[in-house]
Amino acid sequence: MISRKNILVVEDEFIIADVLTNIFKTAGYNICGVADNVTEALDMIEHSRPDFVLVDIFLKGKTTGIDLAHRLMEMNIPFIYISANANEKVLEAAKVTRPYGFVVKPFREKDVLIALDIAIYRHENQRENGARQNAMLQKKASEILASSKKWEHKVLEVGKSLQPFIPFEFLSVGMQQQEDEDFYELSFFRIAYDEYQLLDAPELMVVTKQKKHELTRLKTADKYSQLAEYYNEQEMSELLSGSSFKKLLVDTYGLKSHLSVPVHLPDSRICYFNFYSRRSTAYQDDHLVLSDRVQPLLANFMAAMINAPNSPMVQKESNYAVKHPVSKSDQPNPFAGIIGGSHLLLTVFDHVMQVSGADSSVLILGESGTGKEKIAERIHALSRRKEKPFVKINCAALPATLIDSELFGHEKGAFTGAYDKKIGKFEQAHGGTLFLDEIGELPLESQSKLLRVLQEREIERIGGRTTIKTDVRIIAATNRNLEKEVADGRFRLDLFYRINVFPIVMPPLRERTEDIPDLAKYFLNIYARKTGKVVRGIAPQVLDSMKNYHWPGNIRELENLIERNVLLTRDDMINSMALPTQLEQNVNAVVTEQKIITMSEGERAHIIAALRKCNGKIWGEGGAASLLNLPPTTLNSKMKKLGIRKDFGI
Ligand SMILES: Nc1ncnc2c1ncn2[C@@H]1O[C@H](COP(=O)(O)OP(=O)(O)OP(=O)(O)O)[C@@H](O)[C@H]1O
Repeated sequence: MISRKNILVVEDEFIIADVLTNIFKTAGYNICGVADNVTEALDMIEHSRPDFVLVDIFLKGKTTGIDLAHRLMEMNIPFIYISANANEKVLEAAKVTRPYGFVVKPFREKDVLIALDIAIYRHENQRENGARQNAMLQKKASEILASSKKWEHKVLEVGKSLQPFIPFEFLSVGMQQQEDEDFYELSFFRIAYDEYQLLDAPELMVVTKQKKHELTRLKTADKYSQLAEYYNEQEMSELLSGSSFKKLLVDTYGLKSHLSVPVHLPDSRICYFNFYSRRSTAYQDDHLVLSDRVQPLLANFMAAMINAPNSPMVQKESNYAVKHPVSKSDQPNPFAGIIGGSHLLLTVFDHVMQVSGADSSVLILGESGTGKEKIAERIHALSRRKEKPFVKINCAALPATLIDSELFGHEKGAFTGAYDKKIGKFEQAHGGTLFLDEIGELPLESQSKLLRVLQEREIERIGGRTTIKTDVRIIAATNRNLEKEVADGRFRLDLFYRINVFPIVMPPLRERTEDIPDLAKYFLNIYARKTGKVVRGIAPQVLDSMKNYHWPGNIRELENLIERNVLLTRDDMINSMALPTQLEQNVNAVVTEQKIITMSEGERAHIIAALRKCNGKIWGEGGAASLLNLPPTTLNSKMKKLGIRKDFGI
């Protein structure tokens, strides 16, 4: 039920504030105040705590709606921005405040009401998700306690159940160290999606080349807090300024951020779950909220574990000397066929696990060939929609005139050439997932239509008179910087907010070179099998040169290169590999697909690349015509001939 929610409107343009107030009142909401500046808004919030705030970005006075949003975040009051198109800097600042939506002025009554409706749904859903998450973790913890797993594996299992919500590559669990106590700490180092190396005291001594008394001394030097805390970048170097056990771990394992979660046991002792990541900004305020929420659950779990008869934690002299170097799950790997164990890829897997069960839209960002489509397919395969269709549309591959009919379908005779009725991708994907690849290339007119369909969950075929209900989950992907596209007016801000519910960033291959040997071997086996050749491997020096290469075409380029070299090699090993030179790299950057394309396709790709580089400018200095060494009129007529619109190409 959406009515009777208290709404605060923060808007300095009197007429707009008045229009908004009327829209909400008519729709059954209660307006608890209208403020035209931040101070007044904060005053109103204190007196009549609103359920929701609509906030304009530029307001009267020095402080902006974004400043107010930061306060609203602290108070956990949901809000949406209502503003004219903002520039990139403003947008970036607005994004940090994680709004529940963004309405662009000028707006229709329907736009505002739907945005508010979605925002309320998302907020409530988030709360419900929190409760569901807790119930699920509680159930998991009880199952782990009741299982026959070894003591330290149980601790790992509980840590792993937190992984989708608190990312980590290294977890260490222990009590606050007293000087007279024997050193005890149990750590887990993640080495693959579901594989962890277990490190007990003796193993830590080997890895860190420290004696036990030295580890004890270092651990006593650690800073302990009563509340959960996180340390990213700057705070991290402050935390690690002296010598300590944490510093030793961070240096040994190349860790860059840290979340410390104290678990207050019923007997008033404190045990610590210390999470570490190799990303420098892995932890945020959300993780503190989550840590608080799971703290009672972890406390009960650890109390039971510490009191278990085989617990190594209660004994003065650790008898925990059995080697359990690797704990590998016996569950089928949900990411089989997606090769790589770099922490950047494992983070992607965690995000996929987190979002696949929900029905929210996902935006996959990343350069061409990084595996965006593969990840989209996996999200679908792991979702409750897996038995229903996964339908893909590449928004860049179709001329603007055909996109709408491709997406929404058309009736017979709807336009010249519509000889038959056509069912669009939305209808085809009913009940399943629609993958909108290269969404950044969608023309503005189609963006408005798409937004409406996403909001209203119904489509109208071109030339049709009836609306058709659709139940489709959207996964979109792009290799463009959508925020820049928004700031430059090429992508609708409201559509950006609608699809950017859960972004997943695919790392480029050059940032995860440790995955190259596994990927190379994987493709080598595939193509050796396909061609019937015996090729056993790739020489180490070739792998080294591959690690130093820039990979503009990412995994697709690597796959193509291995395929070619399997065909070319006369030995049973690949002993040399010609990697593209810088010049060839530039060409590959334009045409990343290594298939042979026609001359006009090549010309088209080249012109689009030039337009992108020049931000759509054709004439004059810094324009695409001068870059291509063509008279602007010639470029213009070529663009017309090849059907390239100025805004399509950039
Ligand atoms: N981790 C991986 N393991 C194995 N194969 C992979 C992996 N990632 C990508 N690939 C393969 O690389 C190729 C490119 O992947 P994909 O098409 O998913 O990339 P993309 O980012 O969607 O590219 P584009 O933006 O050009 O559409 C595909 O053949 C895919 O199967």
